[in-house]
Amino acid sequence: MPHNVAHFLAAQARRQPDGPAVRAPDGREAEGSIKYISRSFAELEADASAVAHYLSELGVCRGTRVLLMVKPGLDLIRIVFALFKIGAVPIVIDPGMGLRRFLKCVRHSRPEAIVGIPAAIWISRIFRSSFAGVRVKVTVNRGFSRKLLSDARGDAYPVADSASDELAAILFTSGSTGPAKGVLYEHGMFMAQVEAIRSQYGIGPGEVDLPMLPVFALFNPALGMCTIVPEMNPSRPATVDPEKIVRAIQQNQVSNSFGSPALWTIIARYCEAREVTLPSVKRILMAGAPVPPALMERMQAVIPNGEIHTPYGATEALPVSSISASEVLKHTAAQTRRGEGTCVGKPLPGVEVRVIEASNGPIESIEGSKVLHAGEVGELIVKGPSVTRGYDKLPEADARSKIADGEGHWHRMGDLGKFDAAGRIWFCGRMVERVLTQNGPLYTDCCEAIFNQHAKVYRSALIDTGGGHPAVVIEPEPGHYPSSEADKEEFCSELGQLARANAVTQCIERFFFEKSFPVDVRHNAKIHRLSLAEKYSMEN
Ligand SMILES: Nc1ncnc2c1ncn2[C@@H]1O[C@H](COP(=O)(O)OP(=O)(O)OP(=O)(O)O)[C@@H](O)[C@H]1O
Repeated sequence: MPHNVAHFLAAQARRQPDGPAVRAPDGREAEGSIKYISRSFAELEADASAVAHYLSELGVCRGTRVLLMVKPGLDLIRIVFALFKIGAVPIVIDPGMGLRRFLKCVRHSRPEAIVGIPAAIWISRIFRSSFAGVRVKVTVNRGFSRKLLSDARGDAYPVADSASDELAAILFTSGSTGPAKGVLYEHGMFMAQVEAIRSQYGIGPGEVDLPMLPVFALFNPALGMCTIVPEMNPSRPATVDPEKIVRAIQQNQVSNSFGSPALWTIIARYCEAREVTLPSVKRILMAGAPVPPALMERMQAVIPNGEIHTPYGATEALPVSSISASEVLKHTAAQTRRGEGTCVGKPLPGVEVRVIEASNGPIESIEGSKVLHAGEVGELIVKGPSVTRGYDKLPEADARSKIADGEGHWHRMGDLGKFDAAGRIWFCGRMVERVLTQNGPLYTDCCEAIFNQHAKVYRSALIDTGGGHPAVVIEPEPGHYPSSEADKEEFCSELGQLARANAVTQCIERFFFEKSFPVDVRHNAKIHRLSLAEKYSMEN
């Protein structure tokens, strides 16, 4: 099969033409259930062809850079597959990052076309200079699909015979530890990704997925899974209404769902309070930030017939490894609670992972790195068929994050971690967020796990308040923010006891409280520790 994931959709349309491919919410039925617009695989394939004909007539062709500013849903899926069929290059940027940062990404990636909702087209008119070079603008509104479907001539649009190393898409990172960067995806990398996900999780036709990270869902049609579009704001996932998600899961007999630990915490709280279980769910994927074992335990009780998995990876390399909740709770959770980091499982087949001595500067070739032994904490680097080769026009970032190895290359994850004797990877925190104290480095994920065990702590953040002096900021569970100085003192003294009782946190003596942490725009789960550090370094 040629290297283009659009072929998978065509194959599913032949295999299960009438099987449901997408269900997108469209208001409510009189009795309160969610009303859906549905498309079968054959219809979706026909839609993708119709969109491809339309876009190519407007001048979008193989290699055209197309900025996508469309909300998750039926239109987005149709358009993405149409672009893949053509061999055009979709550019995807998180909408939640704020206009200024968004426009910077647009200027840098120089799209030649925009396909967007009316507000997006409007932005492109007002901020014209950021969109210089755009020669095709397509407004995606209600009329878009109506027009398309009435004009559809019914002939299939042939899928481009893309080469494995041909540019397929530019996906921006969420920019948690610096400016967001456009990651160059080649067709062969997407093919490898789809195959890795299919074989790792045994995903097959007939499954029903509710994806709470839109980009993750784009390949569902390729996997033969039906996509239920969730009712949530993609630029602020953590504002999700759990009632709507639970209702969608129950109504559609959802079998698979992906979301960040922050989202699953909201859903776990809701289900526990109402004693709701979700028996249709076979598999939950949680990623984007470390998953605390306690959350796995809580969610396991909610899905009596399912298993939870934590894939580990990044925009630049996905998936790297994976572990199930059963394995975590049986074999690794106790060590996590002792401050040894979060286990993210063994590398997936075909993915190589090494732990090397951490260094801040570029590493030109693999011979210049020192491989560490099991148990030693260092930088995690990865190599494999879905590991991207570079960023879009950012040679310095390429030099900082890639290591040449003969014909191939390694990607530096920017994360610290170690291997255990069984060959499992342990995540210890992000490299730029570690705190270099007089007595050695402190790792965020290792230290925070100690404080997260306090019943009133939702999450915590290890920060450097200046000169390697550590402190921990606490986001209390809802309703437990200390309301008086006395409360604060008592809370601090309990935290101090926890710190002293554990070797890894003994030197931590200062604590601060925040009602809600600054977090990343994509998952609302990665804590922005550097901005917390900036805030509290003033108070030194
Ligand atoms: N299962 C997991 N457990 C722990 N951490 C995870 C897991 N999955 C992802 N992560 C974290 O998310 C990171 C990848 O995030 P992403 O690709 O969204 O880019 P980013 O880090 O937000 O962007 P930037 O590199 O600009 O800071 C990983 O390097 C890791 O730190």
